[in-house]
Amino acid sequence: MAEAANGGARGRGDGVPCPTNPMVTPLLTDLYQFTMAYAYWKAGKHLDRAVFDLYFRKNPFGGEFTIFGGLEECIRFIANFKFAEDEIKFLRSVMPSCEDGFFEYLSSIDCSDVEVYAIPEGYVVFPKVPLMRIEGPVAVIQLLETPFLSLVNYASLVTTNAARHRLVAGKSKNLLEFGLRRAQGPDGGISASRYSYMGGFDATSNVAAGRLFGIPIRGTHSHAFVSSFMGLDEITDEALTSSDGSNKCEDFVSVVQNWLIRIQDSSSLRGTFGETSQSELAAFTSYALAFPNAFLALVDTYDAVGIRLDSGDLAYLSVETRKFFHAIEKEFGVVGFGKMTITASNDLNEETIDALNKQGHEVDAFGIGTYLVTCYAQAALGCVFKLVEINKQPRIKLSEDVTKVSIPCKKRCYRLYGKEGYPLVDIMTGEDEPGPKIGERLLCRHPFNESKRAYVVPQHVEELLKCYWPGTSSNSREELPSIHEIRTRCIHHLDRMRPDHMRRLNPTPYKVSVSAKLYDFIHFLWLNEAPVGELQ
Ligand SMILES: Nc1ncnc2c1ncn2[C@@H]1O[C@H](COP(=O)(O)OP(=O)(O)OP(=O)(O)O)[C@@H](O)[C@H]1O
Ligand SMILES: O=P(O)(O)OC[C@H]1O[C@H](OP(=O)(O)OP(=O)(O)O)[C@H](O)[C@@H]1O
Ligand SMILES: O=C(O)c1cccnc1
Ligand SMILES: [Mg+2]
Repeated sequence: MAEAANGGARGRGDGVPCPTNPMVTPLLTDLYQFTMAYAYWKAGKHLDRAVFDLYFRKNPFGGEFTIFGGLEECIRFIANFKFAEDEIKFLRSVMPSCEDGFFEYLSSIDCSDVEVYAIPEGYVVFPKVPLMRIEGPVAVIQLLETPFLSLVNYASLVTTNAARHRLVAGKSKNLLEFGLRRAQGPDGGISASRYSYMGGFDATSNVAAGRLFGIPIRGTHSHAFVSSFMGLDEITDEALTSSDGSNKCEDFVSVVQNWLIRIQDSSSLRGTFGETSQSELAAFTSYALAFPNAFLALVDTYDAVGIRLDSGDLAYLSVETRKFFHAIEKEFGVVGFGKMTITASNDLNEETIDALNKQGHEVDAFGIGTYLVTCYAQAALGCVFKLVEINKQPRIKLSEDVTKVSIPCKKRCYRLYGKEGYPLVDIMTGEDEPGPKIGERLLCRHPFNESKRAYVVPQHVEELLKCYWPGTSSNSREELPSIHEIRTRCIHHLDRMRPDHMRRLNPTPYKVSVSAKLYDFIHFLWLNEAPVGELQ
């Protein structure tokens, strides 16, 4: 589908479609990536073989976990990476002092000699562990930095936000993403719908996203429709026909009026419907005529009594509404009426859903917009892209702030599982170190804190970085799974985490470590690179 939206592949593609958003081109980067590429080229360094890690430093939303999103779009990007002629022309105008040979070089490059290893999309991931390891000619990899970060940062943030809303709402609730009108523009809206679904939402109101990604699309009922009616006499065609045509009611308006009288006279409902607004009743009647098999009413335009609640005390109103539904079922024998869906919306977020849970409520479905899609609680994930090796020489980026010191070397990463089946720790090792073995005791060290270390005897070992783009190597390429498979994977991985890592209040940090050998090497390199001060 994305191919249809964005036909005419640029690069080789290798069967991988173009990025979903046609704005994702090699020009979607920061100018300094081009100036750096030029400087590498001028220095004759552009073909130096570089390894970069893409990782984040801190989990978002005060939590202790993150979900990785955006990988498929990165692979689509590099699979089709190629400058078009008009793009080269434009770059010449932006960088007029650069030599022609550089633009000839740019015209010639693609990502066929780039290797990408990554953690599968939808996995639970942790700070400092590379989500992606990207290797190739340094000038090319440099050009990938900004687009990769742009494709991963928001995707992972909003997937995590969605997963957090799912955790607080519970598995049995329907979660509907309603954020398109509030998102950061069309691409923000489309991405939000896609990644909210990946993080565990059930559906979106966004029709374009539903079409592009095959996400279920849902909608309820709007205020304007309710406000547009004045009275039942506006309804001219009063016949209600079931969608398969098997049942027809010639005068549905009379049926509605008769029911209203019955309910108003009901002793168990104690006059609840004494002040029914005729205009609201007309809107709902008219809506039922349009959708006889999928009726859902927004009932709070004038007075909240029913089915989508978009204002007021959602806990209280949902409980009252449920009582009313049950009373109708009981008194009039309308089987199933008590179980009618109650949807709630209006500035919902983790906190309000948590508060509703504590108060007790009868909401079946939550429609969530602003707080979900804008990631209101935290604006960015802060993924970074750091050089860890060049021409087989490990590199480290030092900082006064130890959380900003990068972990050098081309690495392998593993997740070690304990006796109870929970992941215990992620460990990074040098590329050539033997991997952890089941049943063998292994020292896991905090990368920067000497006193923090633990022995682990893994019951299961999972290598995290898998080959998604083999470059010129003969390794096989991982398949890109469907969005539904990624969503299932995400839900499964969240279920497998130890609950104390996942709780909202003061969650326990998950341990991220390095092997003893890598620890020693990091600190050797650190001392080697850090200048020694001179005291006068
Ligand atoms: N029982 C509840 N406990 C905690 N928060 C709630 C509860 N019910 C509703 N909320 C939240 O309280 C806020 C109410 O916002 P606000 O006062 O602006 O809306 P309202 O007056 O109910 O509706 P509106 O102004 O849209 O007609 C919303 O964020 C909503 O999600
Ligand atoms: O509340 P959110 O989580 O952002 O979810 C999306 C909102 O969009 C609709 O509001 P609408 O555009 O009709 O405006 P209103 O709620 O301000 O009346 C809907 O009624 C939700 O309240
Ligand atoms: O279908 C709805 O009820 C809906 C969709 C988007 C935003 N607000 C509500
Ligand atoms: Mg609202």
